[in-house]
Amino acid sequence: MNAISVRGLRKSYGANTAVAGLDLEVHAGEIFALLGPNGAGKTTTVEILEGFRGRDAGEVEVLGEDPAAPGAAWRGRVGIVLQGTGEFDNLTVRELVHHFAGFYPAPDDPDAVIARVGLTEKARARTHALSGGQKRRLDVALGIVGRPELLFLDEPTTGFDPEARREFWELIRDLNAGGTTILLTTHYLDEAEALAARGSACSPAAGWSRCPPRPSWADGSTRCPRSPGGTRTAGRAGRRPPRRPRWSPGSRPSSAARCPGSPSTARRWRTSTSA
Ligand SMILES: Nc1ncnc2c1ncn2[C@@H]1O[C@H](COP(=O)(O)OP(=O)(O)OP(=O)(O)O)[C@@H](O)[C@H]1O
Repeated sequence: MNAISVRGLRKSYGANTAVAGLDLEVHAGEIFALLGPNGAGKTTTVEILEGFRGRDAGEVEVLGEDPAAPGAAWRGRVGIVLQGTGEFDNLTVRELVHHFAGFYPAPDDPDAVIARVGLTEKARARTHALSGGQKRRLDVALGIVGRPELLFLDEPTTGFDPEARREFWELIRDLNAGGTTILLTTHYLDEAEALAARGSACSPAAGWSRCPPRPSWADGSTRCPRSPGGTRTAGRAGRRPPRRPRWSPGSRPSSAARCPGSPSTARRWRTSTSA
């Protein structure tokens, strides 16, 4: 059974094609990685799947519904890990997680969630006083407190030191072992390999489409020969887009913003092994 099915997804910002005909299937219960350099179209794709961004063409199903027009219960089944808690900075970790739990019909125990992400010792700390890695853990706590079936993680470990990354990976594996389907985007090939059984790579600049297909992340041959360094292959093609709006269950997708950009993206590099 698929948690996500995408056929022929296309999205442009003016003359800039950000996603050009992406096909994607994410099986229920797996961790799936969308890998690509800056500007490859990962965030655009994820925001379309989350229902935050409109699409130009293509068929998209997330948990059996079109995220552009989901039913009332759909948002409570999807977890989204945002970057930062904005105006909630003066609340404590515990207050904030309890507050978010109130958005959902059947939330997890907020204190158990705080423990799960390793923030029990910081439960009474104001969120502005957390370190970068602790803030990211809090972001995850807010994303999972509603007990989502499907969790989106957009570049979850960017800026982490190596130890924080490994700890974060453990958290993701633990969530997945508990039954949560996870789609993550990343710049890092090692992160995709460490976490995901399957994935797709997108790159407008490195010519991923010319890379030979790979049977799995784990076969030791996943590096694109045309991609120096394997992971960071291109600079961002345009300006950093504005941060997406804060989400809460029941909120509506934002309209698409403008962008400069990259040519065709989201070349599919499907691996076949399944967890
Ligand atoms: N809101 C926006 N307004 C204008 N251009 C945008 C917007 N969002 C994305 N773009 C452009 O679309 C292309 C794909 O961007 P996107 O953010 O989806 O890529 P990405 O793979 O997530 O990149 P990164 O790894 O840097 O986050 C880029 O050329 C970018 O400049």
